[in-house]
Amino acid sequence: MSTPTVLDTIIEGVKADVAAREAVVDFASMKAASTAAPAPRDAKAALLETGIGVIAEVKRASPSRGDLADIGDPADLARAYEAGGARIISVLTEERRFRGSLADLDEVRAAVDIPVLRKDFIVGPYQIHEARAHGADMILLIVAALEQNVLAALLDRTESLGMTALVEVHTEEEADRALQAGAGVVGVNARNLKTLAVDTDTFARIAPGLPTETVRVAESGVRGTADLLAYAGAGADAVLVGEGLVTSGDPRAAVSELVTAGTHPSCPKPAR
Ligand SMILES: O=P(O)(O)OC[C@@H](O)[C@@H](O)c1c[nH]c2ccccc12
Repeated sequence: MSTPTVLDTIIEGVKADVAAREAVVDFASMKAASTAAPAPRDAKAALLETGIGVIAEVKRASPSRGDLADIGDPADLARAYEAGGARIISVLTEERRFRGSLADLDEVRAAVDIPVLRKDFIVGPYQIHEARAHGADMILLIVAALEQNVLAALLDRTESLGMTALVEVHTEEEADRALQAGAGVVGVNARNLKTLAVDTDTFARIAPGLPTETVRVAESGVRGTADLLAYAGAGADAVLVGEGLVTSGDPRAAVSELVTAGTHPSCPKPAR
């Protein structure tokens, strides 16, 4: 067998963690909790509002960078992001490598009015019900981590619960798979999850091949307005930013600076 990639290792841990949680709250109970939760917000519509949307991420650590920020109060950070003009808040819930948790998701959900994205390595339906039960409006589905039939089934389940899936791709081939599965919102990650290498040209390579109606999110590598404008010029509807915000010292101002650039009349925006 070939050496496991970073993605393989993360997924192995996630599967063990999901099994442990499911032993406490079984599938049927989690499903019931997901349908009883307050109605989801429309994350896709939020991304299509004026200008380039900023998805601001609550991110403590990552496999590539280790510890990034001591986020004592995720609710405070989320409120700062919202006040700065973020369109959506992304909350990492993976525990082993990103030091996130479902408790972070709960705190953020309670603190803001805008849509919330549960950012994790989703491997099966349990986590989708769990995301909804914890108030998520959007979830991440990583094409590289899922067989095609599983991807399509998870996307359907997400939408049947009224949530939006951000379907993450890293290559043209994965983008085709995302579209085939029915993705309406595609995220192009500049970071390859198998090698952790960042290549910010990835978005410009893949985005032009997506249908006009597909909402395009550029993920990773945004450190300032120049990066946002470059992604906007390549056709992004929104950018997803983690490290650049959590390490900024003033997250509200950092988001606000990006939002100001992304909503300026001179900023390119896909026509549709
Ligand atoms: O911190 P950055 O470079 O701004 O990147 C944010 C986001 O794109 C990144 O956290 C991310 C994108 N896709 C993921 C999948 C899993 C975990 C994390 C991610």
